[in-house]
Amino acid sequence: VHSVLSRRLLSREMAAATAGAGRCHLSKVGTGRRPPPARVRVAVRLRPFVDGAAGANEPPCVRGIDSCSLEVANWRNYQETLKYQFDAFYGERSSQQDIYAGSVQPILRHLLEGQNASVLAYGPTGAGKTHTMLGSPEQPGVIPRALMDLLQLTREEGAEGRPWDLSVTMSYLEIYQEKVLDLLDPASGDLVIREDCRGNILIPGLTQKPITSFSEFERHFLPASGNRTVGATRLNQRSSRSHAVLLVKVDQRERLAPFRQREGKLYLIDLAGSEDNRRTGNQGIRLKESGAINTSLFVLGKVVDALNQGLPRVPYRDSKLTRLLQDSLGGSAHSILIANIAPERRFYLDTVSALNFAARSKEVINRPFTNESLQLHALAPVKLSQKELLGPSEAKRARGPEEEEIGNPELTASAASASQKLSPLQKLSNMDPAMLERLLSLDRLLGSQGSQGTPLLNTPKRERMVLIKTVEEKDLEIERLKMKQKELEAKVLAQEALDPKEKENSLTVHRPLPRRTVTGAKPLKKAVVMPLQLIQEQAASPKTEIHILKKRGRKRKVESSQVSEPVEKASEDCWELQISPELLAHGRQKILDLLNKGSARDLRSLQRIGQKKAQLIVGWRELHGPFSQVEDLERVEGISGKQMESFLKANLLSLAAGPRCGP
Ligand SMILES: Nc1ncnc2c1ncn2[C@@H]1O[C@H](COP(=O)(O)OP(=O)(O)OP(=O)(O)O)[C@@H](O)[C@H]1O
Repeated sequence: VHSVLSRRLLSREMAAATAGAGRCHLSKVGTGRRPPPARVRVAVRLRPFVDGAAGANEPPCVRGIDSCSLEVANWRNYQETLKYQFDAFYGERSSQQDIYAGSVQPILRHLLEGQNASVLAYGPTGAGKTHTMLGSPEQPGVIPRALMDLLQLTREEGAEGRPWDLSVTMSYLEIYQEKVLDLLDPASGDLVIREDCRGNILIPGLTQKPITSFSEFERHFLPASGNRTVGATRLNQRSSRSHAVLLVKVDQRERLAPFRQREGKLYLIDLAGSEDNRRTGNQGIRLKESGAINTSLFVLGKVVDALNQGLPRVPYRDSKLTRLLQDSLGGSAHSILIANIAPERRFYLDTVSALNFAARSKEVINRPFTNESLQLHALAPVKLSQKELLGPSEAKRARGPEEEEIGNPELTASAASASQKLSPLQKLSNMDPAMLERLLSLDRLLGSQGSQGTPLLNTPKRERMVLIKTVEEKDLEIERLKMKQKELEAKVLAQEALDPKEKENSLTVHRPLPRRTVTGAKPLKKAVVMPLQLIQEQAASPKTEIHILKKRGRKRKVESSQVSEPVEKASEDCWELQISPELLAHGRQKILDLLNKGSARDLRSLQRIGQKKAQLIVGWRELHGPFSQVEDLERVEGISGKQMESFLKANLLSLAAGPRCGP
């Protein structure tokens, strides 16, 4: 890992390059149009002979023909050569800037159109993948160059007065021995890869750091690169033992109506090299690593073949690497594969195999689309458009001077027409906040799936009708839930009527709890959960207070600030606890806060939540938005109603007793 990426050199080179034809232009494509399919582009880079390495005095086994083709000696017949043609060929004299400007820089603009892009460095071990992607302080590679350019572009595009507000985040992970590890949070363990119903690949729980400048990027990236697994083999002193994936997300929010938002993802991937263990001399752990590397690269080859042959099943799930690349190969990204090869004869077979893989990859077709959605926070402006519903003149009066000053006829017209089209949606502003939250989640879900957005504004009637129907269905669902709650409350009350003693216990706060006799040595903990109505009544009552039952030897005392004499009763080796409704509600709120705001690691601090469940929860939250109540947990795929209940029981006590948040 290089300690410092030479920023000055980079800026100078890039300034020179952007002055030329390689400049990244931000051409906006119509988001409604279905973009044309894009073939995976393939470039081959031949590294020079490395000083002092074996075979440095031999003639090279690869020769460039022109900027797109090369030839390799045919070992079966030395009179012949094998010829290959690619989108670009970079010979041993090519610079880092040549590769970046020629093959990588042109795809960056797609990120600002809300589309995905990926760059993969592929090739045998020691052929120069890490050099191409990361480089050295003197020769910075694709990653620092792309980041510097991208941050510059987002600054320009997101400048004040421009229509979009832009933000950039980064995540960095490695796939090591089929485990997905967060390099920005190495303690987080193996992460799961998920796919939403539109085929977008997500890694719930993966750290995302916002970055606004190159130095901020370096601050996260350099130490994280130090966490990457490298080791010495006979062919490379610093061989990457894992596939490293840098994910950069560009989020865009439109500043004016219709407040669209877009997300573009850039994957920069330094694959581990394919290895022939007879030559690497790998043993022990290196051999095991090599097995995992070769298997995932083999599956990558199978995926490419299946895509080329149009097979119905593409084996993406056969390895973590291909699962992660699912939306980059045969998926939604503009992809470029840089196949790195070495000139030495001892690499001959690896070189031919890498070139064959590269040749197959260039047949793969992707279908990039724009990830655009409508920001439902824009409901505030929707309310504003209600003002406009008062009539054009009142609306004009209601609008602030700034809005009048906008002066963009297109935008003004679209906002006005949007407000007219919105009339069936007036009830959105009167909507129950919980339901609004669900709609927001729905919008986020559609947004994350790359849909053209929830059609609230500027959209055809049919789509608006679909949305209204969804709203009505949600209304019905809420009604159903309310009925169910009433039924449950009635049931509980009826039960208590049958057992007046029980009722007394839950309503009278000054009496000790009825004790249960337990013969075992294990202490019994009991939380009395009351129906909602009772909780509300008690919460409203000034007499409400907390009961604490202390275990004192074989005697038990019940203390209460309003009980003049403590009540003593003979006790077994057990204790019971009744929590006041206020505390229960407090505990619930704390659980809910954790569920909505906690990281996967925070969630693991809860009882009955392990690594897998924590990731499931974070994943659900990313797809559906925040949980509105703790019971929503059972809606998470993989968590049953029973598990939710036992989770609640296990956590309510400890969290209710914890320090209070809020007033
Ligand atoms: N274009 C190049 N110019 C100069 N040196 C290079 C070039 N490409 C690679 N090298 C050097 O070759 C050696 C191996 O390169 P690198 O570590 O990038 O290979 P790799 O393909 O990433 O290997 P592995 O898969 O084992 O990690 C390094 O010392 C690197 O500096």
